[in-house]
Amino acid sequence: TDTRMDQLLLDVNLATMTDNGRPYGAIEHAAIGWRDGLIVHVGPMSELSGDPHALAHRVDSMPGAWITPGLVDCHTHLVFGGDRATEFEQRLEGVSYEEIARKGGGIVSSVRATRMADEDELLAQSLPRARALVADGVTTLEIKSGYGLEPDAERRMLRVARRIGRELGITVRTSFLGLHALPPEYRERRDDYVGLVCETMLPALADEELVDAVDAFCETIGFTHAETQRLFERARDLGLPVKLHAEQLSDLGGAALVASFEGLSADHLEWASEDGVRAMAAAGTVAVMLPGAYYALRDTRPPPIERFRQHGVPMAVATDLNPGTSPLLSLRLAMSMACTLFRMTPEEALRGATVHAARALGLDDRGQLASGLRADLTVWNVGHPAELSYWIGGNLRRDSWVAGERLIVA
Ligand SMILES: O=C(O)CC[C@@H]1NC(=O)NC1=O
Ligand SMILES: [Fe+3]
Repeated sequence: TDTRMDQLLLDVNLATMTDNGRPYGAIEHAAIGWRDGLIVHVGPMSELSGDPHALAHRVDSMPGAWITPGLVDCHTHLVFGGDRATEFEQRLEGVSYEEIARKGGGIVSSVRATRMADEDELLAQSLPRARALVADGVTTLEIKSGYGLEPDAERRMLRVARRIGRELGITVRTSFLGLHALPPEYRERRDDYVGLVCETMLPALADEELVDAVDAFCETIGFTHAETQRLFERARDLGLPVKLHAEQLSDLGGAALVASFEGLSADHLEWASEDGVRAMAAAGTVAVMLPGAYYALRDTRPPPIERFRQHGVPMAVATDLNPGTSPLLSLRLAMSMACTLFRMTPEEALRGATVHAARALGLDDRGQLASGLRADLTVWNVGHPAELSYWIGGNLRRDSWVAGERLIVA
């Protein structure tokens, strides 16, 4: 039987992001090969035995290229109608984000634009945003609902998310975010809306296999601890994992709440308490850092990075790509902000956009370059992995592979 690899790359530098005792899990002057979409060989060139052409159908040498696991953007709201550029102007004229939300702007104005768009229009408006992330090294991304806020529009959003994955040949994981904002028609009936989300929308969309995880916006201008708990209990009944926008603007105990459900992640966390961090550590809940929102809101209170380190809470980094607080079209720019604004190290930022981001999506088959894992990898024109956080903007990506197939990035 033919046991040859499908592809072997020679003379490359690997940031494996495994714990091999070296920064970035680096192996320089290395070889990496895969078969049937899974990595089967990772190691120094010196360990390669025999003629490479006898080992693999296709052999390429890329002297000096650095290769990382394909980047994972574990928190985006990139499906939506319209945009909020005018609010950007208002905020620059001194109106606060919370004030805009209370005046029916913010998330709700994106809701109106999303409800008016049909599925093909939503796809056409959202694809360029997903392409921008892929052009900067992403091979797996998460997309939330939450701008429909009624059954058909939420369904349309999640169907568009699935279509983006198929259209671009990348992995898309969906999160149902029905508890993102109170829609105008339920302004006086919030309990009825929470009931609609928990008893009608979630079960129906889960039944249509459109939901990989359940999220909520637990915040003063979002939903309460009790409303979030009710949703999470429904998600648990349906066997769906949970994650949470927690402690972005205040401490409502969201981190401890999502940890109590062994949640995949707590996201934002600028106001996370030590108790919340301790609960996350005990539950293995990932802390997702979203510096794009912190930057766009001109926030001044960074998340407690040192506490996450002390308690061994894994930190991920994501774009939070959304039209209001983080219109950020590059995961590498989020990594740069995570270093410069939150003081994460470049290695922590890269780990946060690979293996820890994969864990925040409940995916353990990717995020590192190791035998048996998916052959999802990005090839970069850099001389050191720290450059991925160092350069502010720019086009550093040279090549992408998804499950062993070279990605054509339009
Ligand atoms: O303003 C928007 O459209 C989304 C804001 C975004 N959503 C959320 O739950 N937190 C945020 O910062
Ligand atoms: Fe978000």
